[in-house]
Amino acid sequence: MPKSTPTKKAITPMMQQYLRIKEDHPNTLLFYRMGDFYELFLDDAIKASNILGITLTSRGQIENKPVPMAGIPHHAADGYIAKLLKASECVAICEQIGDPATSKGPVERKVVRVITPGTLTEDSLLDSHCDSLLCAVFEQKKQYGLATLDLASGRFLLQEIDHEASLKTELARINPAEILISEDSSLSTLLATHKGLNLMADWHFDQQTATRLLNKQFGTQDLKGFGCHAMTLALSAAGALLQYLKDTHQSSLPHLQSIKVIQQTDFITLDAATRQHLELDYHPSGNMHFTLFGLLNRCKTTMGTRLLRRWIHLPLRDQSTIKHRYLAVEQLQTQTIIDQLQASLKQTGDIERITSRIALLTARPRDLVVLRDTLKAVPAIQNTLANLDAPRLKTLLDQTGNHQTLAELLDKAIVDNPPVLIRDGGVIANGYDEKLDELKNISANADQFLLEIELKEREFSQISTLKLNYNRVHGYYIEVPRSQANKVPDYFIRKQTLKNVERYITPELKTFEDKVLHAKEQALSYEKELYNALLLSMAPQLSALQSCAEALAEIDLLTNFAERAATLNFNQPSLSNTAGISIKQGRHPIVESVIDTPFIANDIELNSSQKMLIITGPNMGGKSTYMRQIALLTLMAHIGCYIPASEAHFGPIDQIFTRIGATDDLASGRSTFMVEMSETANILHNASDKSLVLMDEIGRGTSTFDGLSLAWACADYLANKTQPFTLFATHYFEMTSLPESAPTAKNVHLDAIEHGDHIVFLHAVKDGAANQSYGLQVAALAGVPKTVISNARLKLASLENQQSNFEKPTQTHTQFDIFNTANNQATTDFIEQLSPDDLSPKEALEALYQLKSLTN
Ligand SMILES: Nc1ncnc2c1ncn2[C@@H]1O[C@H](COP(=O)(O)OP(=O)(O)OP(=O)(O)O)[C@@H](O)[C@H]1O
Repeated sequence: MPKSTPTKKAITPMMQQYLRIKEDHPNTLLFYRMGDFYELFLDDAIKASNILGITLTSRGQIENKPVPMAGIPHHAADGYIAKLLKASECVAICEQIGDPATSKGPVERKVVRVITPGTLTEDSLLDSHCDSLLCAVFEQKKQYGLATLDLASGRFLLQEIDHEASLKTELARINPAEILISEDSSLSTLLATHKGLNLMADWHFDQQTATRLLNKQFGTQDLKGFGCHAMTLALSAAGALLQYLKDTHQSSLPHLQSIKVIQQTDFITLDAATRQHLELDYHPSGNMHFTLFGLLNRCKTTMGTRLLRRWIHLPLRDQSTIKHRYLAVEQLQTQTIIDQLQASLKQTGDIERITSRIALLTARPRDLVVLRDTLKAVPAIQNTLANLDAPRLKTLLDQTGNHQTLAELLDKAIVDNPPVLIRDGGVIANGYDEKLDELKNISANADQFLLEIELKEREFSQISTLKLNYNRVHGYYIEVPRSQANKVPDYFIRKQTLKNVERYITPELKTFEDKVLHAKEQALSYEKELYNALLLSMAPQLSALQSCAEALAEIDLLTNFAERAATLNFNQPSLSNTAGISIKQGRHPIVESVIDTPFIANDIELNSSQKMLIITGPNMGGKSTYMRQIALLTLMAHIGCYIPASEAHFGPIDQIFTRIGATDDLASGRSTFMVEMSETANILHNASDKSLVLMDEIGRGTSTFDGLSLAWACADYLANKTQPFTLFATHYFEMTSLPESAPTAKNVHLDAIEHGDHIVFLHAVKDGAANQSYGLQVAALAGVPKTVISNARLKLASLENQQSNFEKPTQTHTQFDIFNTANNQATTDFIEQLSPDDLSPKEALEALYQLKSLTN
């Protein structure tokens, strides 16, 4: 809405119409159609010109002030709209719907569609490799209902969540383009920084209205069949979502045919930090090749690619489903089968999204050509699959269905290479409809037809100078010299008398004229009618097409898994209910693909009697790589993908947590250490004995003693209390004594050897603790100036010297054991060894802190 609504006095009728329409769309940029342009006015114009970098002009005045205006060519609107959506703006498309020729005042206009980031279906506005999702969240007493819709495919999901943290985790996974919440709920604060947040009036979330709307949408009496009738919170969210769609799309949504319930417990949970740390489909460099998704994606269809992304974010807990996927991959893993299937899949298009556009009656002619070609490619895929008997492949084969009739219909109806838009005509093939053929023939053959009439009339009247002519005012007419006028047959009707000639029309010519003059126009509008009827006639097949699209996506993805396994030497893991993670000769798939040297494979053995590994070793030794590798392999195994290992076994896993690396979260005002601690707190609160936890250098973001104490206490808590499978990498050597008090913890290390000035990293994981950190050598390797390194060496020697002064004569540890606090002797020893005269004020203060920590 313009900031100050001008009084309507002295405003042009067009501007009055604009303001009236704008009043109904206060939070969207109104694209007001004027001829070949969409015009934006007032505040909308200013905003759009800023975001799009287009010229801001003005048109007319309101209250003596120029009205800001910015225009966008109609034919190039998609690109501009995409940019506005990226900036989280919504756009209302207001078209001329009246006839300018018959309109008094401004031609009638109407908003025909509101385009919002979460409700896209247009090919040109969507990322073909990513779902674009709309979420509605409803909150009641810290319980949450979530409805998620992919309008471009019709996938509609409901879930209920009972923790604020889980809600955040889910939203991080779903990554919706737009979120709808009630303006009265506390969610507006909780989700304040989320992109595409849209506040709706509370009544939109009324549960009874929601149930009624959903039943109407699905044509059902109740929602029992979908298993969601008791999910009151999620239903409220779904109702608001449906209402929003109806408001923005202004049309029915026949491709929303069902709703699925998902349970948190069906999937291995990964919180937002873990998704980021594991670089699943995002890399700080922006290079997708360095992500798991980038490595695994060799899908031949965009549907398969999107499914891969979905699977990567939703590893399953249900081992039976995963085993069926393994079995399918196993059977597909023959080069000829992979080649055959991938060749056929290349012939297919994105029929998932095309089906939705057919349902919304927005499919373009080329969509139908792609659908036709896809349906024609399906039998070859079916033939290849027919020889395989893995149950999942059989199910998918059935799901592809038989679409021969539809393919034939499309073959008959649409020309081979249609124009982009139906409004240009030339889309419907000859022979599909007699009336259209006739209309097209009339305009195409008009000249010939006129010649024939001219000849016929000349012969009949015996007037050799009779001519057939056309002008814009009188249309077609027959012209005869006045001298011959007495010879004209009596069915000639005089139209005009000029000095030397008489002009006539005949009934036949009149009919022809009507036909010809309107034939082109009629052909165009009739073609549009036929096209719409064709789209409507496909309504009964939407569901079968959706199933086929789903099946093709999964066939593509499973074939892709088979190809990746063969190309990258991945093997099938085994799954069972025996707790543990056991991997032989595992490799980090992404590091392996980017390094020039051979990757050193490593084993891991975690089970109920060995739940934690304390991992030490030099900087650059490979600790982080090893830990991430275990998490990535666990995740890959649970999406049905083979893994880079010679053998592997996984027991049940419920969650994967990581605390790796350090980044500020400036947006929400959290320092590096604060981020580290919040992630740690989340792990300590939520990890169970079936979770996999990765802790990398916890505590390094604060002072040594604080950090070490925290690291110790966290590891101790995990090892002795919650007991998840834990990989704990640290540079604090003190941590290596944890196994003494935690029987399920064990030390492993990565080694390096020195060769003169050089250091060689072995990257092999071995039992026991490391004895050196090689920090200075690594710094030298990284190019830190020699003088700095020598200075550091001196400082190190002095620190080590100082430290050995603190040590008890009997201790063999290289550092002072601050954890032996139960023993008063340690405190006494510490005090006895203090030499106050030799301490600087800073060292004295540190000693005081140590003393304090010993007495705690
Ligand atoms: N198993 C391996 N085989 C071959 N190269 C490896 C292996 N593991 C790690 N590397 C190489 O070593 C580099 C450093 O590994 P990584 O970051 O895991 O070390 P780190 O021990 O965690 O170091 P820091 O303690 O400094 O964080 C990797 O980028 C990779 O190039």
